[in-house]
Amino acid sequence: MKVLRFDDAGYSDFVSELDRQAMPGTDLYETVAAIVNEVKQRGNQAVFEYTSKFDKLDLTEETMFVSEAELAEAEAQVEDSVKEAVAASKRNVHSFAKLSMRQDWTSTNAEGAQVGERFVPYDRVGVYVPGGKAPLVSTALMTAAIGQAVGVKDILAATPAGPDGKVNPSLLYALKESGATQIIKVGGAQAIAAMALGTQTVKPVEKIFGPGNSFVVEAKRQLVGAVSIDLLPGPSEVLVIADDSANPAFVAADLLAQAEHGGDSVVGFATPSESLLEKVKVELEKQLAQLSRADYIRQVLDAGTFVLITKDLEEAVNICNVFAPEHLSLIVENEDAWLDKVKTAGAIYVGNYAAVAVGDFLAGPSHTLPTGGSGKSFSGIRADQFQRRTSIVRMDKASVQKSEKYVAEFARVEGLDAHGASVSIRANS
Ligand SMILES: NC(=O)c1ccc[n+]([C@@H]2O[C@H](COP(=O)([O-])OP(=O)(O)OC[C@H]3O[C@@H](n4cnc5c(N)ncnc54)[C@H](O)[C@@H]3O)[C@@H](O)[C@H]2O)c1
Ligand SMILES: [Zn+2]
Repeated sequence: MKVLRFDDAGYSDFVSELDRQAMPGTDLYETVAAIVNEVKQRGNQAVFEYTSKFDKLDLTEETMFVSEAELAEAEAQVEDSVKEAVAASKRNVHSFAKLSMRQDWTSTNAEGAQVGERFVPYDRVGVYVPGGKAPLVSTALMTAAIGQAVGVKDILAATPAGPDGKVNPSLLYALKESGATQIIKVGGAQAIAAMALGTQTVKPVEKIFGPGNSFVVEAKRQLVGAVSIDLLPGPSEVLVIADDSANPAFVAADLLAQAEHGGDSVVGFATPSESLLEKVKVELEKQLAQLSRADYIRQVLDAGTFVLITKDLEEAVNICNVFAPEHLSLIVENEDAWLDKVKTAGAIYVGNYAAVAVGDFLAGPSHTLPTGGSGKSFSGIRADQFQRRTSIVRMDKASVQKSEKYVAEFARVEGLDAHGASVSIRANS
């Protein structure tokens, strides 16, 4: 664990490097561009070759789709307790999504024209559910179920299968419950390209949602234009900001939970309290000894974890605003005042009892959140991203007459006579 105090040499350099930009390195860019291009040129053939190379699975035009029989088998296998957990999560995700959907509105502008916005669900979207390291059952809910709540009819899900051609049954069950209408056993950049561009058997989608590893995220970035995307949700991150009001055992538990996401995830802890840090360290060792993936977690704690002893809380919050962590856990006295100062974090968990893991699985907001610094310009998945938006203008003769003189000015300075004429012909009719 890298620990730096505000007056250490190297502290300010380290802090300035936390100001990240979510842009790919050249190698990643080129690897993904080649995959996208191959899928564009050769469709399924390329998809199958990459699946064979990266996932050690040979697919055909038939077996690339999860069949009804496989879905039924999954449903039979999944324990009732898992089904109850999926239902509980779906209930919260749906009610959060309904509250956050955009509503149609109309108003009148200064010249008396009726103006408004209209929102309708997309017809066909794609969701990516990562499957490389862990079967992210909850990610089905945190992507597809939001589209389902909004009323998207066609939801194509992509997730990599194992070399035996099987997808985790709980994940299949959750995808079906979350409104997925078709599931392909394809992962990585090739899955994103297939959904965006279409293949001989995959009908293209209008928009792509969901997290993934660096190949998946970069493919989404490159395919903007063919489709729109939700955001750039890559390897998971947490920043904990805490003072002496924090329970050290809870802080340690959240740091360990985050480290469990694996080698590419980021774990950060910023506190002005050295005594809290000492207590958290003791707790980390104590709790780590109890965990099944202790070796794996220790690697992340050693290599991917940083601790900053800041001058004060103000500085910790400023660091958060520059770093834009995917998750912020804010455990401080006077929490509302500090909360007001946080501008950039994908999701904020306030207080000792707000465990990040409840947000991962159950709370209601999507756990699909911006990472790698992209939180400075993107938000997490929201219901309104599943809504296509358009504007409406309706006018009568009186409003066109009132608009005419201003339109004439714009038409004159832009040199667009026909524009001016199309309004005056109506105003003077
Ligand atoms: N930000 C969020 O909201 C959020 C939510 C859930 C998960 N995640 C992140 O998603 C990620 C999931 O990653 P994962 O790897 O487990 O699963 P994944 O499904 O994203 O990636 C697996 C795929 O990557 C491709 N791949 C593997 N090696 C490759 C290579 N060398 N070249 C090209 N393609 C290759 C393979 O086709 C494979 O199917 C994790 O980093 C996790 O933290 C983020
Ligand atoms: Zn997590």
